[in-house]
Amino acid sequence: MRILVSDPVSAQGVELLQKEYEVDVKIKLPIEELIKIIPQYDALVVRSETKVTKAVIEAAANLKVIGRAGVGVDNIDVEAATQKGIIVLNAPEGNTIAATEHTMAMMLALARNVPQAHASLKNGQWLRSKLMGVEMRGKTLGILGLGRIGSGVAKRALAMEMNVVAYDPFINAEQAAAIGIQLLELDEIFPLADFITLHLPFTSETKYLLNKERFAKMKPSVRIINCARGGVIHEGDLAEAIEQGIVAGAAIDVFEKEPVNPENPLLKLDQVIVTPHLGASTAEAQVGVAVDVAKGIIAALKGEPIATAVNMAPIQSHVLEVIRPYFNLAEKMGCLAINLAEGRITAVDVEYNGEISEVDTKMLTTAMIKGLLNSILTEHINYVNAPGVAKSRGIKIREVKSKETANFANLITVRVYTDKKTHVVAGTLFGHEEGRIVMIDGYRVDVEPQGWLIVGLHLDRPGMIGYVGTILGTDGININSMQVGRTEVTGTNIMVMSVDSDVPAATMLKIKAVDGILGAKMINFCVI
Ligand SMILES: NC(=O)C1=CN([C@@H]2O[C@H](COP(=O)(O)OP(=O)(O)OC[C@H]3O[C@@H](n4cnc5c(N)ncnc54)[C@H](O)[C@@H]3O)[C@@H](O)[C@H]2O)C=CC1
Ligand SMILES: O=C(O)CCC(=O)C(=O)O
Repeated sequence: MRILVSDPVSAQGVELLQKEYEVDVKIKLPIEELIKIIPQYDALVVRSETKVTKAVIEAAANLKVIGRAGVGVDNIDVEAATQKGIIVLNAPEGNTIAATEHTMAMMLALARNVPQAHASLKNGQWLRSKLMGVEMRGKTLGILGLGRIGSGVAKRALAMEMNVVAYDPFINAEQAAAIGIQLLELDEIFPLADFITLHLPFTSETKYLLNKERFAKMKPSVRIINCARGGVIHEGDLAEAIEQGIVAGAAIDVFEKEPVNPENPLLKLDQVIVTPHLGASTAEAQVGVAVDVAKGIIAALKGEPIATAVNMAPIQSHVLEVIRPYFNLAEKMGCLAINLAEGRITAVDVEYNGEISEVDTKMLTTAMIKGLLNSILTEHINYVNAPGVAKSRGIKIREVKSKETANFANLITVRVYTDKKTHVVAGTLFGHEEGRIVMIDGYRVDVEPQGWLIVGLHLDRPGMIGYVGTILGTDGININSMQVGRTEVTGTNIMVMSVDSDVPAATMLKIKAVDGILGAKMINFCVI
């Protein structure tokens, strides 16, 4: 597999990727060049400079995952990626402290005119009275967006004895109270705040959230800090509000167009201090996001679950800890169940019994669907597109949960309903990691879901196992485990054999032709 890194990311992340895959680092690629070479790659790693547009995604014939070394994914067409089944993941935590501290640095620098003082003194001017500042203590800070960075800023502002209020429609009052601040409506913040800092994503909802109309509602002494995304503030309206004395000053790290146009009106105002999108630019943050994104890319390419995918249901870390050991098992159970099934599949039930039923198991169900569909479709099915593909094929997926369990601490049971029959496969973990299939169509087995498996139904009479064993032996296929038992149909037995290699179709035909064999299936667990 090949990975393209198209923005500067820390060497530690690149080295992690190089241990597993071939990696090309190509920075500042013109978009036409990116479109030309992207079909060669399975994964793409970016920061904010590379614009992963629809055209790039359409050209990306082999791309499976796009990793953003940072938080904001507004430079990636996530919708186009999702439609193509490409996982988009980010590294949301590695730069939180860096962006939080940069916000504090910008707020203090703005309050005390640090950049203006620095520049004038270096220019030979000693401007003490002109550069009078304001204190933070006792002032009201309005935080728009109380996520990772917003809440970090809140804690630091409280330590500086500021009054802190916040607007975030997706956070509840208890979460805000836990930090020690009050949630208000947006319009309630404007007349109160001496400082307003933005920490929300750029979306169609937040575009130009601060504009002419909103500046007019603010205290005339208000100072604004933006270390989130440029387009959240209307830059022209802000410049005008500052010129008119409606806003006292602003500290801006991010711009609607980056690199910023030197003609941007904000650059012409003394009351505006600026940095070139440096929020995440600390040595620690760059290592953090590069390592996190590399781990995410490796997991995605190996088909493992990813906690930081933005176009899949998010998994909380405590949930991931519980369900992680079951992913491989669930996927293999999907593969086995679909291979047993005959007829048109109408629905699939996944039942969780035991303690596992108490956590969110949606991603495990998705893993099962992924295993099921990858066994029958030529298109690549992953965690992003599996639920959509199942839906588009009219397969109804249902989760059933019960804390009750009979023989195992935790049990997953997959039922595949077809227009002919229902097939049931159950699995559990032995120890903490070892996935086992423990039931196939009502028959108790103990099968490691790996390699190749033959499942056959036969009449309950002497010699059947011998015939099959002889055919396999003659064709050079080694049996490494075998179980035989009665099914619920009187006179009918089931045999389950693990074999060391793929079984050619010709060998399977010979087995099926044996008098007394009622049916046989070969399951290749290696294909998923
Ligand atoms: N300047 C820089 O270098 C950096 C910038 N960022 C940017 O900072 C911003 C915040 O990042 P995090 O705190 O990590 O994200 P986060 O996802 O933890 O927090 C965002 C918060 O915004 C809230 N939100 C979403 N839509 C909203 C709306 N319409 N109105 C009000 N609140 C809304 C969410 O509920 C969430 O609590 C992002 O835009 C990110 O891209 C992040 C890191 C570095
Ligand atoms: O990659 C960077 O330097 C920018 C970080 C950023 O803006 C983000 O993580 O959202």
